Parts: sequence; structure tokens; C-alpha cells
Amino acid sequence: MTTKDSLRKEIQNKRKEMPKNQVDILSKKICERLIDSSVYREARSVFCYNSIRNEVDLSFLIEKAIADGKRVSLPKVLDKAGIMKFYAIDRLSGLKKGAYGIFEPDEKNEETTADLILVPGVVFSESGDRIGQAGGFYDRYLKDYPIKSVGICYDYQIFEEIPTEDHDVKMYHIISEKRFININ
Ligand SMILES: Nc1nc2c(c(=O)[nH]1)N(C=O)[C@@H](CNc1ccc(C(=O)N[C@@H](CCC(=O)O)C(=O)O)cc1)CN2
Ligand SMILES: Nc1ncnc2c1ncn2[C@@H]1O[C@H](COP(=O)(O)OP(=O)(O)OP(=O)(O)O)[C@@H](O)[C@H]1O
Repeated sequence: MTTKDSLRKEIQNKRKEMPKNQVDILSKKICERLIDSSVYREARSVFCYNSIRNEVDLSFLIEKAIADGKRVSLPKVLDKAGIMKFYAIDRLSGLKKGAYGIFEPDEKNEETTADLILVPGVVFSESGDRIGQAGGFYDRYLKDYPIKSVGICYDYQIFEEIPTEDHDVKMYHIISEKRFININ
């Protein structure tokens, strides 16, 4: 195993062990901090994600963004080889279970563009690096479509430095329940 793989495994395991009420409390805090930020206020169309397995749950922010009249979209995996696209939603209900057991929008929904993307991840660094679920989905997507990104995580997922590869795409910001990091 590479150091990247073992760090990913270690933090995935730590996240698996979080009690549900801690996930809920910290997720709400992170959503509220984001909603208070100029990054959120200035965005008109936001790419979000629908959380799985103790990832930071964005439901609170998604509901608020829809109520605020922002366009909200979620990813749908089109090919497990690392291809996803984003489709607009107007509510969180009515999604369908897709690849990896994630509830996703229908491909018939409008395929969208955005000015902000909220990116899930397993490990982040203070300089904007990110380790995800090992599918290369976000790296591939952001390479072709570079927009303002916020890495979303619990504070224990942020390290000073992490191993990277050439194809890894850096975040513009990283947010946790404790920190809002702006990467230059
Ligand atoms: N909530 C959420 N949605 C997302 C992502 C994500 O990280 N989180 N993605 C970010 O890329 C894309 C989906 N990529 C994913 C890739 C692997 C696994 C995963 O659970 N892998 C298992 C192995 C399961 C299997 O091979 O069938 C694992 O790591 O244990 C999940 C999502 C798009 N949607
Ligand atoms: N832009 C790219 N073009 C081709 N292959 C890529 C690209 N980005 C990543 N990959 C490949 O995808 C695989 C997974 O990459 P990596 O471990 O960086 O994923 P990750 O960032 O953890 O995953 P994700 O973005 O899905 O959460 C690797 O085999 C990598 O070579």
C-alpha cells in the first residue's frame, strides 16, 4: 500500500467509527459556517453532494440553498471508471440509488454548470491537497472544469501535508467545524 492509500484507509476507519449524533452536530455546524460565508453568498449555482457513510452531511445547506433560490446540483456516476456529471435538483426527496449506493438525481434532469463546488474527501492538507474515495472522479471533473471549490471535512481530516500525485487538483478553500482555510 502507498502512503496515500494507508492514510486514506486510516481516516476512512476513523470516520466509520463516528457516532451518528456527532456526524449530525458537526455537519450542521459546518453547513452554518458555510452559509455565513461570502463564498456561499456570492454563489448562484452550487454543486453539492449527497453524503454517504458518515461524510459531512450537507442536507441543511442544500435545503437552505434551494430556499434561497440558488441552483443546486448533485453528481451522478455515469461510469465507475471515474466519470460523473451534475444534474439540477429542486428537492432532496425523489433521488434514486445509483453506483456505490449513493442517492442521485435522474439523468433526465438538466445537466448544469456552477460557480461553486462543494467537494467531499477523506483527507485534506492545509495547502489545499485532497485525497478522495480513490475513483479519481473529482480530479477528472475539475481538470476539465476548474471552478471555485471548497473541500468539506471534519477537522481531524485536515493535515499539514499529505502525499500527492500529479493529477491531484487543489481546493480553493477548505472548511471544517473549526477552520475556514483560504488557499492562495
Ligand atoms: N457522497 C459522495 N458522492 C460522490 C462521491 C463521494 O466521494 N461522496 N464521489 C467521489 O468520488 C463520486 C463517487 N465516487 C465514489 C467512489 C468510491 C466509493 C466507495 O465507497 N468505494 C468503496 C468501494 C466500493 C466498491 O468498489 O464498490 C470503498 O472505498 O470502500 C464511493 C463513491 C461521486 N459522488
Ligand atoms: N485527470 C485524470 N486523468 C486520468 N486518470 C486520472 C485523473 N485523475 C485521477 N486519475 C486516476 O484515478 C485514480 C484515482 O485517483 P486518486 O487516488 O487521486 O483519486 P481520489 O482523488 O482519491 O478520488 P475521488 O476524486 O474520486 O474522490 C488513479 O488511478 C488516477 O491515476
